[in-house]
Amino acid sequence: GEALKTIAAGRGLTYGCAVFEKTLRDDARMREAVLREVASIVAGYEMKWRPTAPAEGRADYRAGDELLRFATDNGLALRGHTVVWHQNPPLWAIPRLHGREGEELVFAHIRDIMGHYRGRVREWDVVNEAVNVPEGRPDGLRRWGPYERGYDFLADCFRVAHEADPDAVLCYNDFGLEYDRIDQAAKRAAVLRLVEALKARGAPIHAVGIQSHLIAWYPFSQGVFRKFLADLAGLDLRIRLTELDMNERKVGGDIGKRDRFGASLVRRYLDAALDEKAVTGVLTWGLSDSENWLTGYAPRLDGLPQRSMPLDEAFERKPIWYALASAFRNA
Ligand SMILES: OC[C@H]1CNC[C@@H](O)[C@@H]1O[C@@H]1O[C@H](CO)[C@@H](O[C@@H]2O[C@H](CO)[C@@H](O[C@@H]3O[C@H](CO)[C@@H](O)[C@H](O)[C@H]3O)[C@H](O)[C@H]2O)[C@H](O)[C@H]1O
Repeated sequence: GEALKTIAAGRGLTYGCAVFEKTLRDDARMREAVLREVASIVAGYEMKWRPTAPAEGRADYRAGDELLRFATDNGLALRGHTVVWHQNPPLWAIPRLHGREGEELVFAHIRDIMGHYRGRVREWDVVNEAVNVPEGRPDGLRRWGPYERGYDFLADCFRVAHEADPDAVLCYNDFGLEYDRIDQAAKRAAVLRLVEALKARGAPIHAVGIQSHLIAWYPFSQGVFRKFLADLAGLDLRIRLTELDMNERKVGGDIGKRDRFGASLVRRYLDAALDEKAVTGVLTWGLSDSENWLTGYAPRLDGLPQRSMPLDEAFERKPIWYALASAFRNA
């Protein structure tokens, strides 16, 4: 039947997924499935600061360039992930990531990578996961060296990004924003304060990425989530669901029951999300369970692999694929 990218496009939505350059090169089934199903790809790791700056002053964009060639040759978009992130800074930079020098190292990286992909990567997660309320800062930001100046520094990151590529859509991306839990309510409020502060400083932020790493046993309220999306849209921000997958670590029963349950949660989530017209992009953090980070990160108690992606390890369409398809059709 129709592919997800076509069904999504029929509703003005872009469907994409995370990929790894090595897998696309080595696994013909993954390549085929990506070419069939998605309109946009994002690098799972290869375009982050550590792998792209192995030594000071020496950039390595080979893997990202390969992904860009694959995307361009096949009419796909390549989404940029991610520029400023407290995880995976280059080892050589870590001792110097504080104060003015720390800021300059970050700004230089923004200029380098966005300059290299200028006009070819149309959208970037400029800043990723900067909010962590439990760390106790009044602004809710992480206690990461470069974040010392808080909102002012992050505003500068978006300005430097805009200078590096004036045509790129600039995104703030984060996780833990989806569920009706006290910690996530506090995080939603902190992210709203952050984007309001960036807007108030005139920073060129265009979109927010809601990672959407769904968790099968967390409480989801369509009303609470719709309100958050409306608050973001009210700030004239576009919204993407950037890393959707289903953590079903604790879900028991046979495979059929697990898959149907996971798919029903994905559908309920998307029905709320796609009601918001500012949501124009949906990406899954993978496409097939043959390459599923959750199996390693959140192993099931029964030792079976997680079933988190639209396609199973044999690249067959799962109930999650059909949940995405019907949610897109009804958007
Ligand atoms: O954690 C899940 C999401 C959460 N949101 C942000 C998003 O960026 C994040 O994605 C995960 O982000 C993680 C950290 O960057 C990625 O993990 C990296 O994944 C890379 C590719 O597999 C690993 O790199 C390999 O590491 C090996 C051993 O060190 C080396 O031998 C390989 O050459 C190298 O490619 C990195 O160590 C490992 O840290 C995961 O694949 C990726 O799924």
